[in-house]
Amino acid sequence: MNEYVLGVDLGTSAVKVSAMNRDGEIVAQQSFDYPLIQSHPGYSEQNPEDWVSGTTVAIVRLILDDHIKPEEISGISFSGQMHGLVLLDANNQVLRPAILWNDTRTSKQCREIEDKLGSEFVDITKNKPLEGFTLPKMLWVKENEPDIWSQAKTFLLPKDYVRYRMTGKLGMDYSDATGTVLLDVKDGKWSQTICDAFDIPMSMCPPLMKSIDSAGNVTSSYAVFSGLDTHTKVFGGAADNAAGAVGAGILSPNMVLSSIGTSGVVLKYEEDPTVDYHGVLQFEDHAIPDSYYSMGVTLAAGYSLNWFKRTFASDESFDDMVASAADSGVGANGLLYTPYIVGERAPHADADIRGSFTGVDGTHKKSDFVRAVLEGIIFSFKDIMDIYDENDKQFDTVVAIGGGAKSPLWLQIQADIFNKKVVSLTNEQGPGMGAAMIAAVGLGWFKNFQECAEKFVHFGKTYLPNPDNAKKYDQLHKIYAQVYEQTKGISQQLLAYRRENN
Ligand SMILES: Nc1ncnc2c1ncn2[C@@H]1O[C@H](COP(=O)(O)OP(=O)(O)O)[C@@H](O)[C@H]1O
Ligand SMILES: O=C(CO)[C@@H](O)[C@H](O)COP(=O)(O)O
Repeated sequence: MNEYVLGVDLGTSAVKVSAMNRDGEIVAQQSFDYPLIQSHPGYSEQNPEDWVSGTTVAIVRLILDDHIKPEEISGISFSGQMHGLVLLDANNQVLRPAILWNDTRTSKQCREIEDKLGSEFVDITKNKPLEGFTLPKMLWVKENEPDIWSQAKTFLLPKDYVRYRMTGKLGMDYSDATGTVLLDVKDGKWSQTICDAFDIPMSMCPPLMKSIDSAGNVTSSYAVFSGLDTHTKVFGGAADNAAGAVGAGILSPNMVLSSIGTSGVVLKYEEDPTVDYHGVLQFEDHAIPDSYYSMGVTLAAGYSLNWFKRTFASDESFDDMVASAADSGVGANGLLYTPYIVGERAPHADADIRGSFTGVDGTHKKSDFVRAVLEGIIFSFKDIMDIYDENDKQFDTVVAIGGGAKSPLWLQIQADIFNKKVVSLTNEQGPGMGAAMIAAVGLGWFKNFQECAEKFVHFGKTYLPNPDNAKKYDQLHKIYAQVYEQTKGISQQLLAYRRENN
């Protein structure tokens, strides 16, 4: 009999479910898209029911179209978009749409957190209060939707809600719990100090578990809904970036992850839990027990490209549009793009900054704009790499994952801008692979993630930097790095105008 694990990657643009066998081969994959709800500038929400139905449709298709037998699915685990607030009432019914990681409405609440707890907050959570995190979202609901808040009995993160619907059990794993900024990272417990300071009942915080812990089996009602069997074990899972790091084989400090999903992430495995990036980078519990990682997040990486395609190239395929950047050249003929189109998180934590094209010339073609978008996103990753350099963190390999890693041209641009070796995976779905690996380790197929990675993680092509291009990009990055400060004031004035006139 075959035996499979399912890795559910609950992304922002879609859910992707991969079925893997014990040899680490992807035997089938299905995905299902869902929309973002952006009703005001800075707002970003999704309907949790869309996650559940999308995941279920993908599983049904694996069973019906790909002929994966339910009795052969031994385990399921998750990689989830981080930080999104799902509020449940006393009957575990969803109270309002989930407020997502890229929603920046909570600047006021972030200042309140800073004013009240100051550096104690960073000491406890290892992070600064930023708009994307879960606690500021809870405070926003408390202040702006008191009727909803008064009914709220539990909060969850996106993948935890899907897991709850599969198993009937509430819970959250440590890697995602760090991103709520309600966790005392050193003690591995929900922080009484933070809950007390903001009058959040500790009872709202779900039970904590490790990524590889079993959360229970598929319930009989979810088995009827999805076609799964009730013998299938469901494991905690991890934050998408923790799962992506596992799926990309980032299990030691000499490798760095570069992920282009809707967001963009540069991530480093951290051996030392006392490392301090002063909150400029995020610091999180890993999916690997008793391990940590740091990361810097570009809010609109793949989202920038999606926006450009939707707005200016809706009749082209992603592949064709991205490939057209080859008709331009290094530096897009002097056109620069900054990807701050929904605000930014790292290295500039600024919800009000907005994106720009600088240097637009009458001779520029669409291909120059596409190239500028691709390069601008990677320049923002380079800003984060530079923080690692400044902190004397050595690494020699960058592993690229996410939808953006489908493009060989973009992978080469990464190698040239980072001036480092960039390695792709044979399948760009690092987070889904990581989710499947969590289930495989949870089931005891492997002793640990290292052993599992030897079977599951397969590196694809290597992209080496071209020295001439790297030199030009170094020069261009220095120009790019000035745009933030020089457009900050203008962005604030324009945002004020939009808020007054919307
Ligand atoms: N052919 C392609 N070449 C380069 N980038 C692509 C391609 N197709 C999609 N993308 C980018 O990949 C992103 C989606 O990546 P994915 O990892 O699936 O995101 P998420 O996990 O946030 O749902 C899109 O936002 C898009 O910009
Ligand atoms: O906010 C963060 C990390 O802190 C994002 O990385 C989200 O976790 C969403 O990821 P994608 O949908 O882009 O994979």
